[in-house]
Amino acid sequence: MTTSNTGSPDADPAVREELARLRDSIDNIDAAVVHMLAERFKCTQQVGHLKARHQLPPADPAREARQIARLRALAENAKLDPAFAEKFLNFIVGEVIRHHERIADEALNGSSTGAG
Ligand SMILES: C=C(O[C@@H]1C=C(C(=O)O)C=C[C@H]1O)C(=O)O
Repeated sequence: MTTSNTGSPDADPAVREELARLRDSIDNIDAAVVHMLAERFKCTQQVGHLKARHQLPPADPAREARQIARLRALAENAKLDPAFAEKFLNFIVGEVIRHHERIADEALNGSSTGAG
């Protein structure tokens, strides 16, 4: 049990109010992140189908290097840790590449039914 849980019922009401206000903003930001990611994945799915149709490789390391450099600079300006921004982008891009590999595989071998 921690003594620093300001969400506990016995916390100062002003503190609880400030925590609730900040958490409302956090919830709004998290919702925006989810919506933005959903839109990004809609675009990358289309890129995956375009690449599969034209036999282009799922990953494009040169493009990724440019994105990392750009995002690191944006992060620095925004006072966000650039290493975190890079890790976050790499996490998303890794997932996108897995999608592209699956799309390419399905284009070559047909969709899997999960059987066998
Ligand atoms: C979306 C693409 O495919 C991959 C995924 C990327 C991304 O999620 O931004 C960037 C480069 C590629 O490795 C692309 O080539 O643009």
